[in-house]
Amino acid sequence: MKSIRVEDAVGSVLCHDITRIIPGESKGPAFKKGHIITEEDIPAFLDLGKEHVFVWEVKEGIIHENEAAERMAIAAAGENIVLMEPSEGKVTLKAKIKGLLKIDVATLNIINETDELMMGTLRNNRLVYKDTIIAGTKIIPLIIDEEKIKRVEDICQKQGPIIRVLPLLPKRTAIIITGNEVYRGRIKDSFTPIVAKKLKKMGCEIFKQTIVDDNVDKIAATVLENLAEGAEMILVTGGMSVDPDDLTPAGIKKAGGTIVTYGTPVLPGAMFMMSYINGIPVLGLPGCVMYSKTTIFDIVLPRILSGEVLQKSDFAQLGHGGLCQKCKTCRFPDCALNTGN
Ligand SMILES: Nc1nc2c(c(=O)[nH]1)N[C@H]1C(S)=C(S)[C@@H](COP(=O)(O)OP(=O)(O)OC[C@H]3O[C@@H](n4cnc5c(N)ncnc54)[C@H](O)[C@@H]3O)O[C@H]1N2
Ligand code: MOO
Repeated sequence: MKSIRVEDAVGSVLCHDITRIIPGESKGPAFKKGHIITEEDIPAFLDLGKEHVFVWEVKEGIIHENEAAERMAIAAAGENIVLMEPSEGKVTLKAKIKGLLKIDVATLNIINETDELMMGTLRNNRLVYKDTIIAGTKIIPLIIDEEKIKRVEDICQKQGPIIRVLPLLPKRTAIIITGNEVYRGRIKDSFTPIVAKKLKKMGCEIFKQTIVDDNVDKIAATVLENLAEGAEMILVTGGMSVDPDDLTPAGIKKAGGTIVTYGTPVLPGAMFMMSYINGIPVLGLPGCVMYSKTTIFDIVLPRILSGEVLQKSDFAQLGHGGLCQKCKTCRFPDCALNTGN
């Protein structure tokens, strides 16, 4: 940083705000820190009584904060992302569509080990909407060594884009309601409307609903029937726990389900089952999905609809932060409930 005459400062980066005060009217920055001084600015500086200013000289190998932040954002952004104009060394990234936010967290961590720059994002694997602000890149000083930005660009080039929004692809969904009490008409089914509402929010519809009693063979036969009818996702509700009439996991297994997990480190949702039959997701939804506002189902549904095939390790990563705080007004996914790493 050095002090120079304003006439000699064209092309340099202003290191401090310059305030304009119009008595009785206004007070505010006429020029902001980080401004690149132009020929036309000179009379305005002189009118403000500034004959000298503190500047950084832009020279080979050193770049301005705005350019640096923009280059980082361009390097990191993949599909369905829009970049805002750089300002004060920061670039904001927004979602172009409603979809699943994917962050390459390991690569993000490596980038953030570089001094003098930062990249911050929302949590991985969460649902975002068109125009949701999903990330920001920023430079800490006013100017930065270009090598640091090149390093970020090289990492992103090698690893692929590290911030993406994947579209949700609606699935033709069948729901199988289990439970003798519902089957025999002792109580009314409350699961279907709740699940249907959650599916609708994601652009999915239930094409078939079947109510079956607690019978392994019937559950298995209905799953197979739904598959034959072209189901692209099957949800089997209730009967997921430990009493003698809880037969849903056995029914899904009998239908040929390859079990990814029975049990997840998420509350509510501990008794959830994830399985696939010939690539079609078959989910066992425990009772909590019906009575709790947010559960494991809300965490996994957007991931499934993005086309992701979930593994046991995806579920294992949900444990840290896997405890819903049951806030009076649910703000999920704008809360600490984990959506996966
Ligand atoms: N001793 C234990 N008890 C419970 C455990 C456990 O591990 N040990 N787990 C708890 C957890 S966690 C959950 S979640 C619940 C529910 O598990 P299920 O999926 O087996 O639910 P059900 O027993 O079938 O039903 C519970 C409750 O909800 C009513 N229900 C079920 N389906 C419908 C429907 N479609 N419409 C209306 N109501 C429905 C059902 O009648 C029961 O009252 O288990 C905990 N207990
Ligand atoms: O599957 Mo149960 O929440 O843990 O409610």
